[in-house]
Amino acid sequence: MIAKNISIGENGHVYFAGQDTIVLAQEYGTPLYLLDEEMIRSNCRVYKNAFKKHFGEGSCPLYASKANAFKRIFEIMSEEEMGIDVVSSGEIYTALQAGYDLKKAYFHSNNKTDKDISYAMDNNIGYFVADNIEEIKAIEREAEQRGIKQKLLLRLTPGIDPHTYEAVSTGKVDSKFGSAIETGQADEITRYTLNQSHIELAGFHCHVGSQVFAEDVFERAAVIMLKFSAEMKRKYGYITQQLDLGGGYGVRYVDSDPFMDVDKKVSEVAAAITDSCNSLGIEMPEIHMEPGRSIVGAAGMTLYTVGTVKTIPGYKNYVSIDGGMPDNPRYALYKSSYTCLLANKMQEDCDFKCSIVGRCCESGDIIQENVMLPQSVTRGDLVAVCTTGAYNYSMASNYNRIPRPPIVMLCDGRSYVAVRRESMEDLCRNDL
Ligand SMILES: Cc1ncc(COP(=O)(O)O)c(C=O)c1O
Ligand SMILES: N[C@@H](CCCC[NH3+])C(=O)O
Repeated sequence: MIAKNISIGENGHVYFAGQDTIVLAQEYGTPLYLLDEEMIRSNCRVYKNAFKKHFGEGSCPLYASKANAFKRIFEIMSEEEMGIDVVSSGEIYTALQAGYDLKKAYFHSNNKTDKDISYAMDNNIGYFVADNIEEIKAIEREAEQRGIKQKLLLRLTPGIDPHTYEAVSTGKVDSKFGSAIETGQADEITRYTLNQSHIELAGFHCHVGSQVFAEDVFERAAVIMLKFSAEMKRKYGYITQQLDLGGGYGVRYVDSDPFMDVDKKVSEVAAAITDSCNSLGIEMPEIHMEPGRSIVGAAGMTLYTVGTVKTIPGYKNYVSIDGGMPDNPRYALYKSSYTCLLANKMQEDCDFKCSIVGRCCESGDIIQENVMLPQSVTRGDLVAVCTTGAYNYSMASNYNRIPRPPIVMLCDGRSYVAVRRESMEDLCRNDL
């Protein structure tokens, strides 16, 4: 199976996190997001232990909330003592609702509004990650008014191609994110920041992309960032305290995707960092990374009920489900691959090639094409889409006025609702 928390029972049903998906679908209805809490916690621990072992005390992983943000997940991150990366006042608000202490929160975004900046400071955010000079000026202004010194990292683009899909490739010079080392703008904003009285420059950040498997991408990014740090030490006497290498490690959506060994990857990055610091003659800063997908991706599965099954002779077969692009827009946006299973008929051969499509008024409302399901697929069957823990719920919409599914957490053989299913009333709650 694609992930270790998926198995097939003797009854021919898909089991997720040890629980029968047919029973879960009956209990909670479909569409349904499932999240394996134990896997989320265990992924956090793998990162935490690897950071401690390879980077030393002080260095820590920050969960990239954008991958999946709701109250319960921030409680889990708090319990697991993870830092977090947030990108909006909404994510900050949700973290606060969960009682998350924002000291270990890093506030990203390439365009923080004055309101965002003030809201984050009202709530004592630990760090801003400033994208550009305008933002630094806005943060300085707000910090001066409050008479505080705000800790901040600068987001730089190291000019690296991470060999992933274009939409999530963010570390190149031509990017809406960050300030480029190559153009001299990174140097310029560092000098500028060091001259501000209400900002403490804590270090530098970069993020090269997402769903990254390519060898040595993080090592190359780290070396470029450390060379830049050494240059800033030489020019301005500035000693980098923190280096944040962003998120991006990939997960397995299909059998052809490789397995990731996080401990091994982190140890390789640590070795490159140690070598580079030694040859540059600088101290190793605290190292942070911001994993999102690799914490929650494989911990998720979405269940749907099959509706119409349509065969167009000489063309294609379509299997329509009761969800679609509103709960998972990733195929529509990026042509993302997924493993789809007919969860109640796993003992049957899969010889029916079809497209699994949603119920929106939109041809592009597709979950996956060229899927092989059993020939007997029919109304009422259950489709399980694997590896939906990241960038599904967090990217969901109400397109066509379709309510969002609930999130049900699976833990120790029991299940509980963490986010309830949206109701029809919810759909109109802001309508006057
Ligand atoms: C700045 C930043 N940090 C972290 C992440 C999380 O990335 P991933 O979910 O691929 O680990 C992203 C998204 O790509 C990002 O833009
Ligand atoms: N939304 C993207 C990932 C974005 C990463 C954030 N920079 C995806 O679903 O793959």
